[in-house]
Amino acid sequence: MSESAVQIIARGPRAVAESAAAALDADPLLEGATYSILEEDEDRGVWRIDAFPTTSDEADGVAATLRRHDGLVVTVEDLADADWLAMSLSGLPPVRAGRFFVYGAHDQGRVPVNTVNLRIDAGAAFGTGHHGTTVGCLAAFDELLKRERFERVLDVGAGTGVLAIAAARTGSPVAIGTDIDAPSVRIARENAKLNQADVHFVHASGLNDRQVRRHGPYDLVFANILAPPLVALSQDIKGALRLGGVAILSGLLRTQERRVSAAYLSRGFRLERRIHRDAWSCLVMRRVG
Ligand SMILES: C[S@@+](CC[C@H](N)C(=O)[O-])C[C@H]1O[C@@H](n2cnc3c(N)ncnc32)[C@H](O)[C@@H]1O
Repeated sequence: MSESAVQIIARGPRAVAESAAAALDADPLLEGATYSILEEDEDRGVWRIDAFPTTSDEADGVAATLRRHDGLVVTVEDLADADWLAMSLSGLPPVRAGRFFVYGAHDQGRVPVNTVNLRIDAGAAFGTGHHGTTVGCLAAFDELLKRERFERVLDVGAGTGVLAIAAARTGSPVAIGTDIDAPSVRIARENAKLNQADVHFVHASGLNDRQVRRHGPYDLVFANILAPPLVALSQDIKGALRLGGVAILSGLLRTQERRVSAAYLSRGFRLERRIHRDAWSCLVMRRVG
């Protein structure tokens, strides 16, 4: 199986793009294939799938699946750069989630004027804004901001720092982020500087840090970190939130929704909203007890 350095792009109406994405999900041979699906042009109703196959077999399988969907225009482009991750991600379009517009260096100078623009470049940390889990968090946050203000925000598993930076840029005077991965913390700090956001990032596992405790209780906690740690951290997240505070939980698959929500419901949270993006689910839970 040879390595692949191509990006496959498919454009078409929403229903066709979603059905093609479902077909990619359903094919066991394409289990490991990475792709994103997003609305590229709201006015014209154009949706776009970007796939980044890692082998030529995977590339053939993805292209064939997409081409089986009438109404999608499929193109395959060569990626020539050695830094495949940065190169492929740099080809991604900017992401719009509510008021937030997440873009890379290549789109500098082409940002809208009426959005909160967050510059996040592709790199070694997770969270360029393209993943369904991140988009879900930003969309949920945007909705909440229409009715509430969040003075103190904690982002557990900050990655690039995009969520904590979004909080600081929308008026949260205290924004703290943690990550278990030291390089991610370094990248998140650089991103905060780049976005002129006053965020404090610490290298920590979960919420286990003196500075995290000192800045609480929080009005909002983001945690985009997969289902098992979300369940394991449910008591700590409750302890960090004030009564009435909100947890935006992401990183769980739709199939894991019940397990994660049950852990929080049993600890005195109420489920306020669910956002589904691709196979992912984002839960908005409020601490009421
Ligand atoms: C899915 S990424 C989310 C990144 C970013 N918050 C976003 O929404 O795009 C998860 C991040 O959580 C970090 N992580 C995983 N388990 C963690 C834990 N127990 N404590 C702190 N960070 C953790 C990973 O290193 C990774 O950077």
